[in-house]
Amino acid sequence: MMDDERFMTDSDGRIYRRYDDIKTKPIQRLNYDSREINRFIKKQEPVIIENLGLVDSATKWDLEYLHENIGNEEKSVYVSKTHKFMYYNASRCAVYPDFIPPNEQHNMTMTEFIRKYRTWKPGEHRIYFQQILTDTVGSCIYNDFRNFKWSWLNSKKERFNWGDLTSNLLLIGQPGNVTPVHYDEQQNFFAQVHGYKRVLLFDPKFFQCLYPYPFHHPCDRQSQVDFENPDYERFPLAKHLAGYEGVVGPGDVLYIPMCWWHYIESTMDSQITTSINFWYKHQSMTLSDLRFPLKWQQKLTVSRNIEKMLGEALGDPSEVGPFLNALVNGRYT
Ligand SMILES: CC1(C)c2ccccc2-c2ccc(C[C@@H](CC(=O)O)C(=O)C(=O)O)cc21
Ligand SMILES: [Zn+2]
Repeated sequence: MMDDERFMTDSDGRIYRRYDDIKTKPIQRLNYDSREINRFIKKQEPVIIENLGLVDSATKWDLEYLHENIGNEEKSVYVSKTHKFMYYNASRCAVYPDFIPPNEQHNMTMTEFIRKYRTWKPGEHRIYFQQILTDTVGSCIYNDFRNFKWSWLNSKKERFNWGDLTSNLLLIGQPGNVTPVHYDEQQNFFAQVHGYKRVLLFDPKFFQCLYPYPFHHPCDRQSQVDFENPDYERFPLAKHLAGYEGVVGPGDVLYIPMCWWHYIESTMDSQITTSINFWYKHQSMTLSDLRFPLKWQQKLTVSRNIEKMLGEALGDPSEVGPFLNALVNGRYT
């Protein structure tokens, strides 16, 4: 690993992929009792909250405990031929017939996942367990879930007028797994339980530098820019990317503001990585709340509504691109 120049080792011994041409500043780290935390959440800026103990009751969720208690219904595990696990919406493949799914979703029992995890050899398909926690988990797990610090979460939801908690994902990954840069339209408290994850975050204003796939593409909300091999011919503005970076470890909670781009990698020095996220709908925005100029999160929502509406108005999503080009080329460019 050390002599492989694609990777770097930081001062804490964490090993992750090196992206020299992406300028980053450290994500602010604050102790859970700092009054500054609310300022970051109010401004919708990322912050790593330390020693909060949000999901301490999940510290015992090692593979043995989960095997005993999570129930042997089939769980969803993503399988990838590479180290990248890119979300894609399979129902949109019809619009892009030559789209090749970057990974597959398999259903397997915890027993099967653990066997695959334990017998995995480099070069084999990688696996990433992803299970919505509100599903039918065993009673011990549900009890641990109830012992999360819901009072802290609810106080933030109320204070910042967020919508409902939509879901918690339990994520169990292998060292080296990468979730390429994408955005979600929800507020996210991302709790790290076991192992370390390197995170890169970018403000929504970098929309033009990250070239998201079209709205109707299966990889909607994902960037087309491959950080490991950026194609500056196709994506010249990617050179101007500037963001935040950090490593989250056991007990850390990262606040990923709604619509912020994020790249998440399980460090190579980790054993297994376990994370639990808390996705909240954003606050209901009434017209009277609107302030101009719009924030980039709002412009993003406008852009998505335009692409969606055009797909419907033109009756065929594949006409959206040509139509927009006709509208803009030579007139706004
Ligand atoms: C990559 C994977 C397993 C996946 C495959 C197919 C569909 C959805 C997803 C999905 C959704 C969320 C995460 C957690 C996290 C990234 C990370 O921790 O790796 C993240 O992005 C967030 O919390 O917002 C990970 C995944
Ligand atoms: Zn995400």
